[in-house]
Amino acid sequence: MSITARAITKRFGAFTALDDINLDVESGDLIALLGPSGCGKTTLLRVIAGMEFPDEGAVLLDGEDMTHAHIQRREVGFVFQHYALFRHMTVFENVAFGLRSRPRRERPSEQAIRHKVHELLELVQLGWLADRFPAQLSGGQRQRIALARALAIEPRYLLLDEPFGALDASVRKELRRWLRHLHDELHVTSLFVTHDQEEAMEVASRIVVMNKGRIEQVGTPEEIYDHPATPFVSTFIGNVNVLKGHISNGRLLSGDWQLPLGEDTPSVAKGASITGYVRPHDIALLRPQATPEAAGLPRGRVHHIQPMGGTYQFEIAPLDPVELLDKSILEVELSRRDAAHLNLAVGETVAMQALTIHWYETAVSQADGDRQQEEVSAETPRRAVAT
Ligand SMILES: Nc1ncnc2c1ncn2[C@@H]1O[C@H](COP(=O)(O)OP(=O)(O)OP(=O)(O)O)[C@@H](O)[C@H]1O
Repeated sequence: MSITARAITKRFGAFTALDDINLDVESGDLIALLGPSGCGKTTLLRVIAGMEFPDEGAVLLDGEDMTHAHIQRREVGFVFQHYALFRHMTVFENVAFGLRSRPRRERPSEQAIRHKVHELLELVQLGWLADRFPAQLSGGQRQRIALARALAIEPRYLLLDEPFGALDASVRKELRRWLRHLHDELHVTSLFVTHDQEEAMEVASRIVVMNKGRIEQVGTPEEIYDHPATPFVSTFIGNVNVLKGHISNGRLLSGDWQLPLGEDTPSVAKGASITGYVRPHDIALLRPQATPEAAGLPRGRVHHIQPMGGTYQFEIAPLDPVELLDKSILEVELSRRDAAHLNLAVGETVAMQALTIHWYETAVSQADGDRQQEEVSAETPRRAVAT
C-alpha cells in the first residue's frame, strides 16, 4: 500500500503552498512530515487524503492514479490534532460510527460491529472505557479513541495531523511510544505531521523535512541528524553552532580559530567561503593546561552552566575571536559524567575542540555592485570528523 506524490504543486491564490513535491512512501512505512509552521505539511497530507486537489502533479496510491479520486475511494483513516470525537456518543458508538455509516449493502451485522469495536478498544487498551462519553476521558485517552475510530474502517493508509499536538509533554511521550508499537503490530502505511523534531526522531522510520513548500531531505532519523543535506536541515534538526569562515590548507579559518576539515577539501578552492555547523555535543571541553595540544586550541570563558538531567549545557564566550552567525556565545553539551570530571565553574577558561563539523561552501554573488553572500544548498554538504 505505497503512496507516491509526483511533482505536486498546490497554490492558494498567488501563494505556492506545495512546490514540486516528489515523495515515495513504501507499503507499511511510518513517515513523519517535519518542518516549521506554514511549510505545507498539512496541505500535503490533505492532498494525499483527497481533501485538497493539486494544481499540478499526481497522487498514486498503491500505484493507481488517485489524484482526482473521491476521498472515500482512497480508504484513508484520518486523525486530527483536536480529537474530533462526537460528544453526544459513547466511546463505543464513536468507534462504531464509521462502520454504521456504510451503505446498507456493505454494512457489517450488528454482531460483527460489536466484535470489531471491542477488538479495536482492546488494541488501544481502553476496552474499559466503552460506555464513557468523550468529556469523561483524558486528552491522551481521547486521542487513542480517535485512532481506534480511524482504524475501524480498516483503512489502507493512516494519516495523522499533529495527533499529539494538544497534549502535555509526558502524555505525548507515552503516546509516541504507543503509536510506534501499534504500527509494528498493524503495519498500516502511515504518515504523520509534526513540527516536533524529537517526536519525528522517536516515532518515524523515515523523516521528510519540509521548508517553504519544498522537501529539503528524506532519510532515516540517523541520516537526517548525522548527514543533513542542506544548511536548513543542519539548523532545524537539533541545536547547532554556526561558524563563518574560509578555507586554508584543509582548515576552516574563522577569526582566530582553525578547524581541520578532513580529506575532501582539495576539491574546494583555496580561500573559498564556507559555513561550518558544529553540534553542542560535538565540542569537547578541556582545561587549557591539561595537555600540550589543549594549549593550542581556541579558548573561551564559561558564561553559564545549565544542568539538564543526563547532560549539562555550557554557554562559552569565545576568548579567541571567532565569526559566529547570529550569536556571540557557543553552546556546548557534555554528559553528566564528563561535566563532573571536568568540574568547571562559571568564569573559568576552557579550551574547545570541535569533534565533528558539517560544512557548506558559501557562494559569493555580485548584485548591484554589493557583495552578497548566499548559501549553496543541497549539492555540497561535507562532514569532517576529528580523529
Ligand atoms: N485554504 C487555504 N487558503 C489559503 N492559504 C492556505 C490554505 N491552507 C493553507 N494555506 C497556507 O498554506 C501554507 C501551508 O499551510 P499548512 O497548513 O500546510 O502548513 P503546516 O506546515 O501544516 O503548518 P502548521 O505546522 O502551522 O500546521 C500556509 O502559509 C497557509 O497559510
